[in-house]
Amino acid sequence: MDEFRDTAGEPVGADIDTWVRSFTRKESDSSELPPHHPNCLGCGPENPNGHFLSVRRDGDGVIAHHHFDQRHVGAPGIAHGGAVATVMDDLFGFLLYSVGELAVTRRLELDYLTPVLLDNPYILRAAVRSREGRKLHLTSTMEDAGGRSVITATALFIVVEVEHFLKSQKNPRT
Ligand SMILES: CCCCCCCCCCCCCCCC(=O)SCCNC(=O)CCNC(=O)[C@H](O)C(C)(C)COP(=O)(O)OP(=O)(O)OC[C@H]1O[C@@H](n2cnc3c(N)ncnc32)[C@H](O)[C@@H]1OP(=O)(O)O
Repeated sequence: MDEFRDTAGEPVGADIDTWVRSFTRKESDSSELPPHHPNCLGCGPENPNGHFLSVRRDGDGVIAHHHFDQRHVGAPGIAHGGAVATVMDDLFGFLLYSVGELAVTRRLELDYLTPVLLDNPYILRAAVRSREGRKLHLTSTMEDAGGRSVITATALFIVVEVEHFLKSQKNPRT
């Protein structure tokens, strides 16, 4: 079995099959959902450059409490828009535990309603709006502690087979 490799071609400790199987673990409704990968930029606990996003189920959707720090600065005191997009994209990825299928981002759209401040607590929520075949239409919000909406986002995720990830390896198994 091929090992899952990062973009530098280095093995990251698990093969694709093991990685995919890890998603089938049943989690209780209130439990924290597992990261997509130990080194995931959004939620991986072993990525020192990542966001360490921690996400739970919330009804049919997901919820996260999050803050950005100095590693994510754009303008002074304000989170970089790309860092915010990373987190929203990753949040959407947690909906897949409920969908129960693998999928990847095809389109991601954000409205930056007000600046996202560093070291400020935010509440992020995401849900599946609708599904048409392989197309998952997803929606999310980020609110500040006062309940003011600072970000709204939508995404189109496309359901894929495990082969999508195998083909993307440096040394694909075909
Ligand atoms: C088991 C439980 C798992 C749980 C947990 C799993 C975790 C699993 C990893 C998660 C990780 C998360 C982390 C964050 C999420 C990333 O970061 S994902 C990484 C970033 N995304 C990518 O790398 C994707 C790159 N893109 C691709 O590989 C390919 O474009 C795709 C997305 C696979 C789609 O390719 P394709 O299969 O050839 O699809 P295509 O026929 O072009 O389009 C499909 C449909 O969408 C439509 N469409 C395409 N673009 C658009 C558009 N912009 N607007 C409207 N419709 C569109 C097409 O018209 C078509 O419609 P139908 O004809 O089916 O009606």
